[in-house]
Amino acid sequence: MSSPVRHYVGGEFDASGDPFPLVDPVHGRTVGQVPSAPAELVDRAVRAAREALRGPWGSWSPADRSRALHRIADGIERRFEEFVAAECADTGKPRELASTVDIPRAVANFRAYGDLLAARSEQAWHTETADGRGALNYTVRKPLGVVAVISPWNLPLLLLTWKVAPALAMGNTVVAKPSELTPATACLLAEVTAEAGLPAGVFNLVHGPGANAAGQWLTEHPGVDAIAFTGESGTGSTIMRAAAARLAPVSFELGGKNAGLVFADADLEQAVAGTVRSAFTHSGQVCLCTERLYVERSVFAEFAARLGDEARRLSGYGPMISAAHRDKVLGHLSKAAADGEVLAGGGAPRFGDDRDGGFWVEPTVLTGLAEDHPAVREEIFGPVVHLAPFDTEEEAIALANSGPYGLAATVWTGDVGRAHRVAPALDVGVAWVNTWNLRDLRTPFGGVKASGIGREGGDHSLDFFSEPMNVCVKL
Ligand SMILES: NC(=O)c1ccc[n+]([C@@H]2O[C@H](COP(=O)([O-])OP(=O)(O)OC[C@H]3O[C@@H](n4cnc5c(N)ncnc54)[C@H](O)[C@@H]3O)[C@@H](O)[C@H]2O)c1
Ligand SMILES: O=C/C=C/C=C(\O)C(=O)O
Repeated sequence: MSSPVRHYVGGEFDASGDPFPLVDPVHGRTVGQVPSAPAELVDRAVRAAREALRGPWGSWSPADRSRALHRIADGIERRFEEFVAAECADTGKPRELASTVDIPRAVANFRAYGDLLAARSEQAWHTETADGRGALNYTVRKPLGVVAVISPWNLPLLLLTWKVAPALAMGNTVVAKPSELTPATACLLAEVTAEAGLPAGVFNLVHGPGANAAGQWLTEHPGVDAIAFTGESGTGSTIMRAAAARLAPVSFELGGKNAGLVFADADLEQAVAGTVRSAFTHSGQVCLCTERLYVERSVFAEFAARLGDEARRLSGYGPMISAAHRDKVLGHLSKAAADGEVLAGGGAPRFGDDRDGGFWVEPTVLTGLAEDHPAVREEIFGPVVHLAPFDTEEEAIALANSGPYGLAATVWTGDVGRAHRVAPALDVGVAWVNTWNLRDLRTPFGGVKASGIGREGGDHSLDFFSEPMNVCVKL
């Protein structure tokens, strides 16, 4: 990466802590070192955040904060190419993806919450009283305080800013810990928050792994008032135990095993193209990706053949984030190949160049596995989708709703009545009909079952990151 990875605590950059290697997923080479924040630095970050609440930041108006969020958005836009290069270097994702999704969405996250905050109103009621003079009840919203934000490696800046923006909007201070695998854009964000004039200690950044390191020490810190986390469901359980000790509120965006339904009345060309996006975007390393697709039997063979052709033709995709993740995905594929049928892909591509040292997996289409097979039940988080047929609408819904997760789903149908019957019947947080990952940032976003706790997006985030208080004045 271009500039060195540093923590940002109390307005100062700091590189203290034992270094660990930063690896380029495209070629599998160590390209830098990342300092792992010692417990003392995590403690210092939480204290700086607490101190900042008592400083000038604590008296900034919502309009002040709204303007600050827009200045941060301006700063990311000014350094757009730097952010794109850093995100691509850390994740290996194609530039086309980082420059049209990741970085623009980070800008949009700050602008959306800056605008929502400026337009937000609170509730008030005129209450009748026996003496006829009445009372006025109104809501006052206060920040939660010091918020820990812990984010994953797949959409590093998008998912970090999706929490930081609303947390700052509501007047909190933040200690952020990005994934140890993708620290670069978080460092640039720290620089931009300073350039935007955020007082020291309002935004703090510590690097390092999770367990027995910065992540764990942050979530267990008694000075942290709330935790916003995106990552694996198992990690969520661990963090929830830490929060339970303090009854700290949590907002969790967790794992998924997203289903798609293709009905015979769908526009098959649209459904195939849509599934190529929903299964293979960022090589399946997006929590919303489709990993299991159920296709009405009468069009199953045609759909499977066409999707397999598209998967074989795919190029310009990126690698898995790490050797360990690549091995996990390939492990699933080899077991699936032994137990079912591989229609496309199934292994690691050979490029015959220096990418062969990287962590690549072919876009893969599977079929023929039982519903309780690990490849159909467990989150793989790679470029893999399993196809199975169904006969009735009821069966399709039951198949989609099976399993421990409930994050997202896609429904491909040309029947408007079916669209409005089936989508709401799916036990997920978001269902897309004849599209995928079309996002309106005001809508509720999150998962049910093992896919999350709470919702992000629009007022859902602003409500999570604030405490409502009722004031009643006798007139
Ligand atoms: N629901 C969503 O919106 C969403 C979005 C993106 C990714 N995800 C999920 O995230 C996972 C992939 O990301 P990942 O591999 O980075 O997840 P992960 O849970 O391994 O790590 C996520 C973050 O948590 C930290 N962490 C790990 N153990 C911790 C602990 N014990 N205490 C505190 N922090 C800890 C990590 O350092 C990292 O910053 C997938 O399961 C994917 O589905 C969900
Ligand atoms: O990898 C998961 C993607 C999550 C996306 C969002 O949180 C979003 O689009 O707001």
